[in-house]
Amino acid sequence: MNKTITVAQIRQAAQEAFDESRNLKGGANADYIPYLANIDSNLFGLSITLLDGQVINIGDTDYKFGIESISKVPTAILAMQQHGTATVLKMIGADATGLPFNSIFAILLENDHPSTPLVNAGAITACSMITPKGDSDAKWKAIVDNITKLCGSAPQLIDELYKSESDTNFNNRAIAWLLKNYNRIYDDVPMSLDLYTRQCSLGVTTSQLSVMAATIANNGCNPLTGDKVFDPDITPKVTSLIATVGFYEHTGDWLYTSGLPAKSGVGGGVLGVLPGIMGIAAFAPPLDSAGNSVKAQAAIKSFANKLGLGIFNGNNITIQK
Ligand SMILES: NC(=O)CC[C@H](N)C(=O)O
Repeated sequence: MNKTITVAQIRQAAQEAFDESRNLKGGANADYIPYLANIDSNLFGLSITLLDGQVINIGDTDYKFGIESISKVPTAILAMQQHGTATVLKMIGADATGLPFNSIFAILLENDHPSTPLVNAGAITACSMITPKGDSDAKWKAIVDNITKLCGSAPQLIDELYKSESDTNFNNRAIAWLLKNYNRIYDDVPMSLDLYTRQCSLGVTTSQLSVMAATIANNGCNPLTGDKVFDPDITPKVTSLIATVGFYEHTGDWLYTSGLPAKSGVGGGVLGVLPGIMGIAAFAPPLDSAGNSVKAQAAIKSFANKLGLGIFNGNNITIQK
């Protein structure tokens, strides 16, 4: 069905979705990373970036929070850009695990396979694949430059978060060495894990993440800067990864109710992609049992449902200025 929506309708739906969700109770800040436990639980922001470069910001959209697992998306894109989408499928995989993001069991069940770049195991492998191999500083620069180009502005390392995660990431150390045992880490193990931990500790705003999402929705061309950040064939691949496993063991429920491919992080962020239409991001620290922000999910879902957005309904959306 052809459907035309106006920018005014988008603004109104976003404001209503934000207002409906702001007083939701439930969930709790992540506390297995001490820094995250102390973030103000009431922070809440919602941002939408349209493919003509318009950004709609509501609430705490300038607050820099830990990107956490949402960083898995840009680094998967970088690995695909550097090595090609077929190589990433071969060297990491694209399967949903149906298990928590940090599951060791998932690695064993997949029979030595890290499954997908969007769970911890696959993301550590993706960091190991980034070139130039063996050069931690140059790899880090490639990771940050890529995020900067996707967002149109730079993320900022939160030193305290990086230290907090590095001091407590025992489970991820086990994952990294288990993968090494299966020949699935393609560079130095502690270096690959450190790059993963550091990228999770980057601070970003919802406004920046919505631009990143819009760049993905726009086949790799940043709608704000006009920069061609990655090749167009990567958009359907990375969006399929996001749709398959973006909310871990709650991904099916999420996709069924929202219709929108989205990726969460335990910092409280969610990034959603509607290919050809828009990027969306929300942030609120309290998480559900799978580590997904309660309010960010509610706001994005409500926004999408109000406007009939979603990748499964057959709607052909045109946005009118
Ligand atoms: N789901 C997440 O956001 C997890 C990221 C976190 N850095 C971890 O490795 O546990």
